[in-house]
Amino acid sequence: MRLPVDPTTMNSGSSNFLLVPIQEYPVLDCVPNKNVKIVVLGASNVGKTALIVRFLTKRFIGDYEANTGALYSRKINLDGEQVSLQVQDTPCVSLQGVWCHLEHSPCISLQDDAEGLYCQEQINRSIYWADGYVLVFSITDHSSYRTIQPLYQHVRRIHPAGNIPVILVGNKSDLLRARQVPADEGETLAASLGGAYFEVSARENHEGVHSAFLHLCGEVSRALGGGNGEKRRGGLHLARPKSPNMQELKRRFRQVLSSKGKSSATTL
Ligand SMILES: Nc1nc2c(ncn2[C@@H]2O[C@H](COP(=O)(O)OP(=O)(O)OP(=O)(O)O)[C@@H](O)[C@H]2O)c(=O)[nH]1
Repeated sequence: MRLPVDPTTMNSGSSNFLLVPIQEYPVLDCVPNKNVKIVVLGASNVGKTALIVRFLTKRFIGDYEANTGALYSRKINLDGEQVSLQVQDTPCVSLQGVWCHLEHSPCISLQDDAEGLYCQEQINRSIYWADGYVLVFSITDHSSYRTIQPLYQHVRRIHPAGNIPVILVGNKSDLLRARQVPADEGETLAASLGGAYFEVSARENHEGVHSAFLHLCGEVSRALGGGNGEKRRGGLHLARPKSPNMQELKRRFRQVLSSKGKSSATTL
């Protein structure tokens, strides 16, 4: 959930950031009825942004500035056909989020302050909007693996009917010595979600990342049966998720803090 930064806007203390231009094309230039929308979800620091950047630019830059949950648009060739692809990075799912009642009643519960609620809303909107889901964990972080099942259940609650095109990605496969999640656990979980498992390294390998995303695009395209997402959902129309307005987010955050301050002052 972080983005590469334009170095021309950086001060000298941040020179480790590189510019990775990800070309967009005008929304009106979409291929009619061939619009694939996917969202990348997962815990903090698992490499969601790195995977998207790797897929779209073939590059790994290693460091990303704090992000906004950007939406990337591209045209891709899928089985010989031009398809408009939109990839949504998700903001904030990694906050000091609590994944409540993991085994018994899976649900996502982020912080209940303004920032947490705002992020949860962003994530829910992205899940509604998308046709396909990339669920990412890091093979070096078992807790990120444990977030996948409740995350999937959350997607299921939002889309209770029908087949959900999904892939499970175990990232950071270059860090074998730090592995905490065996490959067969990934395979088993993916099978239980009804999707394919890809173990990849955004850092070391473009091909693995590329095949994972393309596989999902193919699944989405088949699930949509040549039409677009609105058809699958029987006309449900949801607006494209907006990137968080950071000014508004900060304003709401300050508001919550100041109201907390006031209430504790009055109880003294
Ligand atoms: N070794 C290794 N490091 C990776 C890989 N992918 C990402 N990273 C590193 O992991 C860190 C997190 O990557 P991000 O892409 O920012 O992860 P994210 O899931 O978007 O993170 P949040 O913004 O915290 O949600 C960065 O330091 C990346 O350089 C990988 O395949 N291998």
